[in-house]
Amino acid sequence: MARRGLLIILSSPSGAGKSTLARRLMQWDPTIRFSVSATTRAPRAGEVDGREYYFTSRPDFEAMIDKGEMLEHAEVFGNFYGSPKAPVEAALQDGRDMLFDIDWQGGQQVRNSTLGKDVVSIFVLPPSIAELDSRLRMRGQDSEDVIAGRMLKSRNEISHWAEYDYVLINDDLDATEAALRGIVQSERLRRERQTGLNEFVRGLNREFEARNSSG
Ligand SMILES: Nc1nc2c(ncn2[C@@H]2O[C@H](COP(=O)(O)OP(=O)(O)O)[C@@H](O)[C@H]2O)c(=O)[nH]1
Ligand SMILES: Nc1ncnc2c1ncn2[C@@H]1O[C@H](COP(=O)(O)OP(=O)(O)O)[C@@H](O)[C@H]1O
Repeated sequence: MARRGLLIILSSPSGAGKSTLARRLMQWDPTIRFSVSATTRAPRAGEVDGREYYFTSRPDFEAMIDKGEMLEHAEVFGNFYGSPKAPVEAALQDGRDMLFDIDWQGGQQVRNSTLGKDVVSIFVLPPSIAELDSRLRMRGQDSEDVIAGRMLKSRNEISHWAEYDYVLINDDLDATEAALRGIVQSERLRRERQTGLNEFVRGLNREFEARNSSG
């Protein structure tokens, strides 16, 4: 049924589990496209250019901003991150949903953009700060310095939770994933209700008329 695509924004302090949830959501529904951000940070082991991120130099990143190619961008942990605009516009036109793993600054910019009415935003909280710390360590991808920096920033990120449509406490991963799917399903139905049902109900009315004229 025809409907506009949704922009699904996931934010959380680093380590709360949003990349894991994003991956699971796209396994559940592979039609959801991931908004691959550009970043000036270095790739982690296992990250592939064009899959997790477009790894970009600072001058190239700045050139993209100057050309108006970014839907939003922000500096996080001393690096630039931004969401390229063109894939988002293409997805919306095709009626496809797009998933963003971006911070609160990006969330605010997308919500305040002309695409704001297409946004559903979800904030993921850790069950405790001790657990957040232990997940960052378990991931085993970052140095002690980087982990300490992320823990320091997490309080500020968390302070933006109330700006989001939904807030999930990611304690049990399966339960959080199920809640996330529920949000996406409900928001899709709401979208259909707004834009996709006129033609369907016209079809029902044509059926009524055909029955009346034959009866
Ligand atoms: N505003 C904005 N934030 C982004 C973008 N891409 C990633 N981020 C955020 O940048 C932060 C750091 O991401 P990353 O370096 O992958 O570390 P991780 O969150 O610990 O996996 C996270 O809060 C991401 O959500 C983007 O395109 N725009
Ligand atoms: N509900 C959960 N319970 C236990 N571990 C989790 C849970 N969610 C995520 N993790 C683990 O925590 C670490 C950080 O998760 P990740 O998705 O990389 O976080 P983020 O993208 O928010 O920085 C990963 O090792 C991941 O497997």
